[in-house]
Amino acid sequence: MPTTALVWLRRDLRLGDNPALAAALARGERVIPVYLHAPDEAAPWQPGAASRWWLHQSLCALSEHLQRLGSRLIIRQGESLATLRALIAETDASQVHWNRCYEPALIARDSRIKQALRADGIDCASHNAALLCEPWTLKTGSGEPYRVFTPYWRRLGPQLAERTETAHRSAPAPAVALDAPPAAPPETLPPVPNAIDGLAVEALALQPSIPWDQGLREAWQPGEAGAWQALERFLIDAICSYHESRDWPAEPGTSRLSPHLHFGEIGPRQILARIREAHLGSGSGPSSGSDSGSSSDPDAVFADQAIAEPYLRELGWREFSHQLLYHFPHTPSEPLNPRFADFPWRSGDTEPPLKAWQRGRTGIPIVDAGMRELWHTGWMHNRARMIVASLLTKNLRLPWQEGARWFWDTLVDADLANNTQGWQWSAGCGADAAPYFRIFNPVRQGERFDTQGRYVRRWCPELAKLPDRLIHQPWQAPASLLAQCGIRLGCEYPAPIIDLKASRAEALAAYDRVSASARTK
Ligand SMILES: Cc1cc2nc3c(=O)[nH]c(=O)nc-3n(C[C@H](O)[C@H](O)[C@H](O)COP(=O)(O)OP(=O)(O)OC[C@H]3O[C@@H](n4cnc5c(N)ncnc54)[C@H](O)[C@@H]3O)c2cc1C
Repeated sequence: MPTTALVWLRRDLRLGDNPALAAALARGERVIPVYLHAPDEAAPWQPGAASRWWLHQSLCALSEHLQRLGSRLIIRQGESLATLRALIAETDASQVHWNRCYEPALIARDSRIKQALRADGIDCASHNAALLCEPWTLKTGSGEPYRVFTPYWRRLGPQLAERTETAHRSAPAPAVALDAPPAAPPETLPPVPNAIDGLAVEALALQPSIPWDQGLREAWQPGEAGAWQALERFLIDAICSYHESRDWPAEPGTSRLSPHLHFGEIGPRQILARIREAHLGSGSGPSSGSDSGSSSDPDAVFADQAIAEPYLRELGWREFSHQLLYHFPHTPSEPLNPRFADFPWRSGDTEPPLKAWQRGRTGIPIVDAGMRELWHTGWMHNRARMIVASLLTKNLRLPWQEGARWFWDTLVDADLANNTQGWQWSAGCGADAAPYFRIFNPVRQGERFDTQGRYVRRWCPELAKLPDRLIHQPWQAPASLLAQCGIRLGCEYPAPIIDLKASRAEALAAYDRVSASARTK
C-alpha cells in the first residue's frame, strides 16, 4: 500500500512555494490535494460576497493547474474534521499537511483538528506559507507584542534586505527564513485515484446569483498565474516610482497584489525573492512556473535596493497586522485601545448616512469615487481607503465596525488582519493609530492626491465637466457654472450630506470627552 498524504489547501491556493504540498510530496507516495468548504467555521467572519467571487475563480484556476500536472483537486463540503476523517478512511491516508491560517476562529478549529487527528494516529503537520515571519516570533525588549510599527519594522526590515556574507555570519538567527529560495511548482504530480470523487467548484455556489460581477471580471485575473503577472507588471512599470505614485489613486502605482496575497496565490517569500533576484540582476525570470506572460526584463530597473524599501515596508505592515490579530484576537470587533470602548458615536437614525457612504453618494467627490471604485471592482486604492474611513468614523461619527463590515463584504482582498488594522488605525483606536484629532479633510486630500481630478472624473462621471479647481468641492461652484456643466446638486450628484467643518469640530469635542473621562477613571 503506498503512503498517502492529504494536502488540505485553504488560503494557499498555489503550487509554487507551498510548504504543505512540498512536505506531502517529500513524504507521501500518493498525494491528494483537497479543498474543504466550511465557511461557517470562520464565523463571524465567513467570506463576503466579493471574496466568494474570487474564491470561485481561484479554485477553478488551481484545479486546472493541478490537472495539467497530472493531479486533481478533490473538493468536499461539510464540517472539516468529519470530512477529513472520511477522506482519510477512503484513501488510507496516514498524513495530513496544511499551511496555517491566523484568524482566531481558524486557529481554534485547526488546533482541535490537529489534536483529534493525532489521537486517531494520523501524522499531522502545519506549515507557514503566508507570512515572512510567524506572528509569535518578534517581541519587544520586554517580551511584549509590538504595538507600534516603527520599532517592529526596525527589527523585521533589516532581515529582508540582502545580507552580505559578513553580516550573514555575524547576525543572530533570523526570524525570517529566507536562505533557501522559494520552491518552483512541481513539474508533475502523482495522480489521484479515480475512485476518489469530489464536487465541481460550481457546487459550492460561490458565484453571485444576480450578475453584479462584470466589473470584477474586467479588473482581475484570480489564480497563481494572474498573481505572477501582477507582480511582473509592477516590477516593470511601477516599483521605481512606488514611493511617490503609491499615493495617487488615479495612477496604477501599486502592485494590486492584495487579493492574490490574501488567497495565497503568491506568498510574500516569493515576492521578496523575486524582488531580490531582480535587484541582483542574476535571475532569469520568475520562479513561478506559471504562464507569467511577461515579455520584457525588469532586472535592469533596479539600480539600488533602496528602491524596493518602500514596497517591502508595506509587506511589513501586512506582517505587523497579522501579529496584532494573533496577539489581540478580540480586535476585529473591539478597539485595541480600550478608551474607545465608550466613544460617543452618532445617535439617532444612522441608516441614511451609512447608506449614502456605502453607495458613494455622500456628495464629497473623492469619498464617492473611492466607494464606487470599491463597488465596481472589489478593490479601493489605499489612499482612498484612508479618506473614506476617516469620513465615516470622524465626520459622520459612525462606528468603525460598520465600515469594516462593509469592506468585508465588498473587498476582493478582505483580510481580517489587514482590514481590522486599517480600520482601527483610521479611527484612531488601534495600534500606532493616526491620532483621533488628525482628521483628514477630504477636499484637501483630493486636491493633493488627485490634483487634476482624474480619479473623481473616472468614478463620478457626472462631475466630469467641472474645472480642476472645483472638482473636489462642487458645492463651491457658482450656480451658472454648475448649470453649464449639467449638474444640479441634489439631483445628478448629491449635495454634501455633512458639513465638513462643523462635523470636524463635533468629532474633536467627542474625542475630548473620551479623553477627559479616561483621565478621571
Ligand atoms: C480602512 C482600511 C481597510 C483596509 N482593508 C484591507 C483588507 O481588508 N485587506 C488588505 O489586504 N488590505 C487592507 N488595507 C490595506 C491596504 O489598503 C491594501 O493592502 C492595499 O491598498 C492593497 O493594494 P496593493 O496590493 O496594490 O498594495 P501595495 O501598495 O502594492 O502593497 C503591497 C502589499 O502590502 C500589503 N499592504 C499594503 N498596505 C498595507 C496596510 N496599510 N496594512 C497592511 N498591509 C498592507 C498588502 O498585502 C499589499 O498587497 C486596508 C486599509 C485601510 C485604510
